Amino acid sequence: MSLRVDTENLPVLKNDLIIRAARGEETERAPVWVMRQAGRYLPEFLEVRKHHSFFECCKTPEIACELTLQPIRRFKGLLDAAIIFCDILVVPEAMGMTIEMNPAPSLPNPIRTPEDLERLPERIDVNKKLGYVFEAVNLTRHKLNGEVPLIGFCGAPWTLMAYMVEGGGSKTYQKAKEWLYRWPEASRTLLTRVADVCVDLLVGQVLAGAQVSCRISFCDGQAKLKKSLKKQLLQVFDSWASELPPALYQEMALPPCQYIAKQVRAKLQALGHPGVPMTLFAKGANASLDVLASEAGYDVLGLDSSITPAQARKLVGHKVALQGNADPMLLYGGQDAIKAEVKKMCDGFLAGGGGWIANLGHGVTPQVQVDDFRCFLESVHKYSRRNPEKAEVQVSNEKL
Ligand SMILES: Cc1c2[nH]c(c1CCC(=O)O)Cc1[nH]c(c(CCC(=O)O)c1C)Cc1[nH]c(c(CCC(=O)O)c1C)Cc1[nH]c(c(C)c1CCC(=O)O)C2
Repeated sequence: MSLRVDTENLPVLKNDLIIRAARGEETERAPVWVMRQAGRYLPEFLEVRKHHSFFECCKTPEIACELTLQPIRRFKGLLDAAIIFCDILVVPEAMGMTIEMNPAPSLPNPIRTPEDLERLPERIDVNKKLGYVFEAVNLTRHKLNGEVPLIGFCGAPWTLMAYMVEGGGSKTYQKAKEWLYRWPEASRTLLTRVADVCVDLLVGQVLAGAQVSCRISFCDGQAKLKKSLKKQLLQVFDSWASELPPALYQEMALPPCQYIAKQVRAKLQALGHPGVPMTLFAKGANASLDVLASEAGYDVLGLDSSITPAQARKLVGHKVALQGNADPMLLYGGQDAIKAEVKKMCDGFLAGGGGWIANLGHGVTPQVQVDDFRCFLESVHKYSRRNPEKAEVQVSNEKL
């Protein structure tokens, strides 16, 4: 099967701030993007959603591309990365599960017992099942015109397993945790099966956005890459990491994330690709941050708002870059509070040194006002300069 993917003549990247920060560089200003930046707080997103179902948006490359570009267009010059419009639940869907969005995700036929694992395929043809993601990534790379890098993503196996077993979101994660305690081996089987799809999904996204003179054949899975530049990032979302006690998180949820990082790097290397920076957002897994920094195999660790920049940097040292971590609810606090809190966040991360990517501690929520979101981005631009004296001189010169 051939995909609509054109990796020739991709535009040259004009803003590599986030790639440099992800590699641990102390950048002149913090790069900024926001989790769920393409979403329901944007009137133009809601307009598109009036006419198309959620999965129709994900599965139609032209629509997914348009939704990815909406925040980049509206906040021109303020966002330093785009994230491809998709959802973490496309993986269980590709594995044959039914997902309904009404409006929260619901899986009417959850995996209830280890016997149900038989319903899940051991392997899937990722080009066939998830080729629409690769087409959307490729189209978006062309349409972005090199303005900012594109982030590809997937959900982490534990978070996906929780949805697959619970049949949706949950307050207690009783069923998913029951699996981990009662059926650890079957849980590992499920986690690994999900992780294998995640690996192929991430690799496919990188290849679909690969640089100019790359020659990729999606038909036979063979890729001959002559040359490639590092222009993309990948993020693994483990939104429910904090639901597990640290020892259980490290025993069950972390290994599949390590496996994903290792496999993605190995597969890209085997194809002659130089690799891309990878971020692990293990939300709230603060008690494991030191372990994540030394053992997870990611370049960047995402933080939620339950830890200070200083505490996080102390735990991870300079082994990784950090991403985060303003409280998403700050965006409801008015612009004076937004400016003051962003300044504190910037001061905290800059004092700790190392690479830092500004973000919220979790996704932006639907009722946020667009102007308040803009204020958040502008405040990061203003307060995250490494050389404020110089910036002030420049401003005063401009005034003269
Ligand atoms: C847990 C999770 C999901 N999806 C995702 C996560 C991990 C991040 C997190 O914890 O927030 C990840 C996600 N979902 C979506 C993106 C797109 C890119 C982006 O802008 O970040 C990304 C990166 C679009 C979406 N995914 C969804 C929407 C809204 C659907 C709609 O338009 O009705 C969007 C824009 C639906 C979705 N999908 C999911 C939920 C819980 C919901 C419903 C509630 C909500 O919006 O948060 C599962």
